[in-house]
Amino acid sequence: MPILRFALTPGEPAGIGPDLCVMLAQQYWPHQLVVFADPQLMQSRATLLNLPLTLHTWQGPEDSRLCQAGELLIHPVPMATEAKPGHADIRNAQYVLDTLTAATLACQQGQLHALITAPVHKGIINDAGIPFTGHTEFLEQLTGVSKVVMMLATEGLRVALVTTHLPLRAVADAITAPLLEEVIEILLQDLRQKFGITQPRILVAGLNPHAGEGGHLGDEELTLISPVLEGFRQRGEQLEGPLPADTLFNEKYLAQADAVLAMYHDQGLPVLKYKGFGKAVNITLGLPIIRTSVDHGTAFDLAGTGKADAGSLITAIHTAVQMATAQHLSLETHE
Ligand SMILES: NC(=O)C1=CN([C@@H]2O[C@H](COP(=O)(O)OP(=O)(O)OC[C@H]3O[C@@H](n4cnc5c(N)ncnc54)[C@H](O)[C@@H]3O)[C@@H](O)[C@H]2O)C=CC1
Ligand SMILES: NCC(=O)COP(=O)(O)O
Repeated sequence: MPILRFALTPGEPAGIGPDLCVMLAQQYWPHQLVVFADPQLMQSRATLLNLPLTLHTWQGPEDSRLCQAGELLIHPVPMATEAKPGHADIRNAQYVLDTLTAATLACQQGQLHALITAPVHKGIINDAGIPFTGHTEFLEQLTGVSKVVMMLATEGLRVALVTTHLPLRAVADAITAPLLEEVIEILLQDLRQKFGITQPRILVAGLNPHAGEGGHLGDEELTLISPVLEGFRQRGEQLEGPLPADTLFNEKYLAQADAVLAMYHDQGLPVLKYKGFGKAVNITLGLPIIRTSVDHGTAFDLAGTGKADAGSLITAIHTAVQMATAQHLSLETHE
């Protein structure tokens, strides 16, 4: 197994992402972590947190150095203006996207094995005049794939989403049979290929309260979701649903399942975060690269204080290690 190399993006420079990267660097990692960021930002955040940090410029794929505790490899990306913890500046919005673009490109070119992202602030990027709904959608566009799927995971629970960052008013119209079919195909494929689950069992939530109550509280379950699920079942896939979302998150059902498919962001993620906040990972399925991320946002209230918890970023790294190792082993067996 070669040394694993990861691209790490600290996200919004006024948030806790840079703090978490400095904290990570305080321990020895048997992998390369290459942070795509402004060196001055990393250095000034380390000073603020009173933590040692020596940066080494990453020399590209030929560079096989591993860092000691207190060191980080860096691919320098310049910020437009100094970042003040807790106070995002629209002038740095393009910088955030530049770090993501450079890190993704390095992964696509095979220079690094996975992309690990710290949180961005979606609002400030939009305030800068750049339409942006999230890493997930940005990476879908950047890598040119037709569809990706957001899945968050913590011990004992995986939750994937049919729709991601949409106003609630737009959700019902966005859920169509072709979209649902595409999302389920990606979920099944990645559970098999990236997680080694040969026969995935998926619980699918309904859209409406009580999964529509037999058509009396909305008919999407009858007209759209059930026929799509039936099509997959006829192919031998194990999909259960549409189930009422308020009762499916129950050990009786979850013990029999590998993942839950929720129809929208706030149907599935509050449960996942209640169960595992700080120990959960966000994984983008359907991408041509491995991408993992944290379960939390920019936490402006904690930036620069040293109080942010690095648990989710560490989980994101461990998950990237597992996924990259599985990918390497699967490539080896197919050679
Ligand atoms: N992967 C990403 O890029 C994500 C970005 N966001 C973005 O973050 C911004 C702020 O979102 P909020 O809803 O305020 O959520 P948030 O996660 O930033 O903060 C919610 C609460 O959790 C606390 N918290 C968050 N991370 C923590 C950590 N590592 N350690 C200790 N406490 C922590 C915060 O202090 C706050 O009290 C939004 O723009 C949102 O879009 C949100 C989720 C994921
Ligand atoms: N709630 C999850 C989230 O907002 C993460 O989004 P993304 O930036 O990873 O697409």
